[in-house]
Amino acid sequence: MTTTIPDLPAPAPHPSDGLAGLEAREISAWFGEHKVLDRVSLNMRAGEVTALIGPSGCGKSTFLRILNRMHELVPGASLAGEVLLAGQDIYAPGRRLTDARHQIGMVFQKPNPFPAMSIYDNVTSGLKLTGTRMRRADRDDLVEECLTKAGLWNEVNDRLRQPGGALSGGQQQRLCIARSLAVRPRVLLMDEPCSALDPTSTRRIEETIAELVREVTIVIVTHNMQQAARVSDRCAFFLAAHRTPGVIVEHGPTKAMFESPRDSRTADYVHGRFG
Ligand SMILES: Nc1ncnc2c1ncn2[C@@H]1O[C@H](COP(=O)(O)OP(=O)(O)OP(=O)(O)O)[C@@H](O)[C@H]1O
Repeated sequence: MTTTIPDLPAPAPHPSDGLAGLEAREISAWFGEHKVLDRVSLNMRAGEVTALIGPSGCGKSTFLRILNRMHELVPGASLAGEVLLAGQDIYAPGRRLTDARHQIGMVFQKPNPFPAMSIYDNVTSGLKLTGTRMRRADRDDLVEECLTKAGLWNEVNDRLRQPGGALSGGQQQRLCIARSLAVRPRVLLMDEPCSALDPTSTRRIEETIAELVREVTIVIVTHNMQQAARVSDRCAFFLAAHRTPGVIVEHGPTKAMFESPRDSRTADYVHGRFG
């Protein structure tokens, strides 16, 4: 018997087709002889916000920098383990550091736009580094798209030629987000992106994160537990006991981490009893 299969229309592209998750496997890290992370594994799911929380010095920023190969630039620093982006190890032999950087962007604690460069040129500055050539009209579209996604377009569209350094701190941070987005990363790492900002600017960044995560996987380090609760889908709680390297004590859905943590140290930390 023959079965006739009707011609079906091609499936519409799924909005999350471009999303990629990050998986850290058994990451250990050292600064010289000083071991600061011990076999840390964490799955940061595609299309979610993962928050890294924990007291100062437990290795959150080091872990974040390992996720886009910034740690290896520190003299004397070393690491072991794997970081898989969409299943491919960014540290595999032959993988270029610049590939990881293009696909995994970073926003830092202190907004760091090029202060004398125009808002427009700040956004497109990453394109030169990636060797991307674009027609003027396409570049204009990209600038508008990235500033819109970063929640800044309405505030700056009449002054794109003014210097990035003339913006407020919160606007500068959103400009940095727009600059990261211009090279179309699949993951955006954020290292305490709001710690230098006032509450209103912080809210704007949090709204931006909620919008962006539909198309970019986000990993954020934050000391602000309310912020972790507001913005993240999942949390990982890092801890370094006295003179020992940092480990992940517990990770899971944010709601569970805050409302019913399994480990008493997580409960104490998220409820502000230490750290
Ligand atoms: N460049 C460096 N050289 C030497 N040691 C470093 C360096 N950067 C960090 N460390 C050490 O590594 C450990 C982890 O630091 P890291 O900044 O990753 O922690 P953290 O959890 O992000 O802290 P914080 O919340 O204060 O930013 C600390 O003991 C720190 O002193």
